[in-house]
Amino acid sequence: MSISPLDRGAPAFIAGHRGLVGGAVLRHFQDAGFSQLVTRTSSELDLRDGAAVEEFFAAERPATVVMAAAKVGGILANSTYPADFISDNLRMQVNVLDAAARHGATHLLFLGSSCIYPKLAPQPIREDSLLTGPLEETNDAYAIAKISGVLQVQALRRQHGLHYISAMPTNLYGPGDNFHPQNSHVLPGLIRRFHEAKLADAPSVVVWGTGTPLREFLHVEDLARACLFLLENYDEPAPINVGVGEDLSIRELAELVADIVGYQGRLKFDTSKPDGTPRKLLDVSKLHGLGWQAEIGLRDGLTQTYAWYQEQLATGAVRAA
Ligand SMILES: NC(=O)C1=CN([C@@H]2O[C@H](COP(=O)(O)OP(=O)(O)OC[C@H]3O[C@@H](n4cnc5c(N)ncnc54)[C@H](OP(=O)(O)O)[C@@H]3O)[C@@H](O)[C@H]2O)C=CC1
Ligand SMILES: C[C@H]1O[C@H](OP(=O)(O)OP(=O)(O)OC[C@H]2O[C@@H](n3cnc4c(=O)[nH]c(N)nc43)[C@H](O)[C@@H]2O)[C@@H](O)[C@@H](O)C1=O
Repeated sequence: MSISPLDRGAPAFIAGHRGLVGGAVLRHFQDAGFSQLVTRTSSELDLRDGAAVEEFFAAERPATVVMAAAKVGGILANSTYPADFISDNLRMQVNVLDAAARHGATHLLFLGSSCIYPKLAPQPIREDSLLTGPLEETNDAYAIAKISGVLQVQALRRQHGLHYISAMPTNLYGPGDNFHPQNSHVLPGLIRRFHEAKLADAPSVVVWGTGTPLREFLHVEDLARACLFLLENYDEPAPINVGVGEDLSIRELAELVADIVGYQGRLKFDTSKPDGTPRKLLDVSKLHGLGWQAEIGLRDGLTQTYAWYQEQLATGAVRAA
């Protein structure tokens, strides 16, 4: 299926453009020739504020919207602040999706996450596993907000005939990530910890959990390509998975990061920290069937991300929120 190409001369709103995903989407849309990209930081426009969002959409009238603004964090942030994760995300989504529909946005991409699927979904996880079983407890509040977003997209399509779609990326990494020691996802967390251990000549590095959970990782530049590809080639109510189709254990991941960083000490597993879901490998056959594949391998992507992290350290610009 191929829907019409987006109008690259019309306004396109990239919500969350300073984040990992939004930043990569913004760069990719710029490279793809979009001439009216609209952005706002959260301090310029708090997307939880319905009246402000309404006013913004009435004035800017974006034709295309990429919803990459969200309250996001790793396993510990999700389990420590569930009230913020459900409330902030529900409010941002409802405001943006409703205003987009009211003010004539013809295309919208809502970004969810692989954590919307049941904790023990059959692997690799197909899109039709949604709502077939209980969620992983460490991120159930966030997942419920994201599931609501998927349902809102479907409802807007059904009621108003809009070309709005939802994509479910696997775990992401790359330039622009959040390197907070507690709140980040595993990859920025480990890059930072191994780098600091190398500098300090520390004998061991702590890795959370047992090291046995399996995770899949997609470079954010691949995701940004997929976002534009899907807006132009996918027009169905069901969410579509975006991943690479292979995973590795957290122990293997930690060994890979240690190798790339050049750290030679031992790994120590802190089993007081949660493992989270045992495995969440996405079934990407639907996406591959449309003709899209990831291009950046994990070792290459991590080597590039580590180089970027060191550049950020040198300029004092590391993001750690
Ligand atoms: N990172 C990952 O591994 C994965 C991410 N995703 C999804 O991708 C999307 C983007 O995630 P990611 O880029 O990692 O997240 P980031 O935390 O890197 O970026 C999120 C962005 O959202 C903006 N934002 C947060 N709160 C508000 C608010 N109240 N009003 C306006 N803007 C706000 C922030 O803007 P500002 O900087 O201006 O404050 C920030 O730039 C999310 O929907 C997430 O679920 C899906 C799977 C995995
Ligand atoms: C993208 C996704 O991200 C989250 O789910 P998650 O996949 O569990 O993500 P995570 O990256 O935080 O952890 C992956 C695994 O890695 C282990 N781990 C080891 N050492 C560190 C470490 O230093 N930091 C972190 N964060 N994890 C570590 C950790 O114990 C776990 O077993 C949800 O927020 C969810 O909502 C979501 O959408």
